[in-house]
Amino acid sequence: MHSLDPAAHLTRVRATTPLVHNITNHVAMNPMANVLLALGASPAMVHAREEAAEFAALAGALTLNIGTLSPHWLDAMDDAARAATAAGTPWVLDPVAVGATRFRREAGDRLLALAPSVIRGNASEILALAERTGGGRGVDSTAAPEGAEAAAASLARRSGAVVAVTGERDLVTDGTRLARVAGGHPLMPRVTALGCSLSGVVGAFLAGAEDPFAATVAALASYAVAGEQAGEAARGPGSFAVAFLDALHALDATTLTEHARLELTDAP
Ligand SMILES: Nc1ncnc2c1ncn2[C@@H]1O[C@H](COP(=O)(O)OP(=O)(O)O)[C@@H](O)[C@H]1O
Ligand SMILES: Cc1ncsc1CCOP(=O)(O)O
Ligand SMILES: [Mg+2]
Repeated sequence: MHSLDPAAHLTRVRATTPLVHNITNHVAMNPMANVLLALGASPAMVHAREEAAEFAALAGALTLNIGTLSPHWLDAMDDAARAATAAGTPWVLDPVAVGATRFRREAGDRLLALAPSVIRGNASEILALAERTGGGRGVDSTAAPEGAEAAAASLARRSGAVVAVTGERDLVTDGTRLARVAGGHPLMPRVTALGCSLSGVVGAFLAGAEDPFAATVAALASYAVAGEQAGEAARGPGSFAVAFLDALHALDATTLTEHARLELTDAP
């Protein structure tokens, strides 16, 4: 068993079926809900400002995603984040394409100031949020997680959040510890919203977790193992998307322990 024990986190998710409240983008709405259901969580996509705060306080975790943002949604996200924090509900920020436009940069800064528990993005997004470099190509990354280690660690220290940077090999840091998570499959960035869906999965693992760093590593490790297994069955992005849901659904604690490829070290 690994010292981070991702299997214990997966077992908790399965035993508790956490309610995950998501204010996500139009593209991710359906795939993200299906990924959360396949995992064994209970997703709810609730956006209206009139109810976002009330709902966030009921949920086991909240996730905020700026992929297809509008001013009204941003206000709802602000309300939801404040309500989550007040209720002790952990929340995840997914800063989709945060470097692309001024609206996204300002939204990223505004949500960052509300103290997310975890920030999960690709390397270009984390570089843009942390230090205004690495604009990416729209929602896609043009950088690798290896090049964002120092930026992620300093963002984690500055914000108090756990920062997860995904790509071919993911990294997770709380500013003190740094974990690398290998696995996944090259078809994953060829299926839209799999990163957004992963942010939802991080939310599911945060619900009821004592250590958000270990919970985030467990979420990414579960995704990596399911991705690897789906890749063995897939013939291209279409069959991968289906195989991935099946693999996540079938993933059990023993398989996760056997196949998770994790490294734990000190943050830079
Ligand atoms: N080349 C790759 N090989 C294996 N896994 C990958 C690769 N690129 C991305 N992934 C995986 O895809 C998932 C989504 O990550 P990513 O593509 O970085 O997010 P986003 O869609 O937000 O840009 C993560 O689990 C990540 O590990
Ligand atoms: C294509 C697209 N456009 C705006 S949001 C979005 C989905 C991005 O999903 P992911 O970050 O998981 O690739
Ligand atoms: Mg993304």
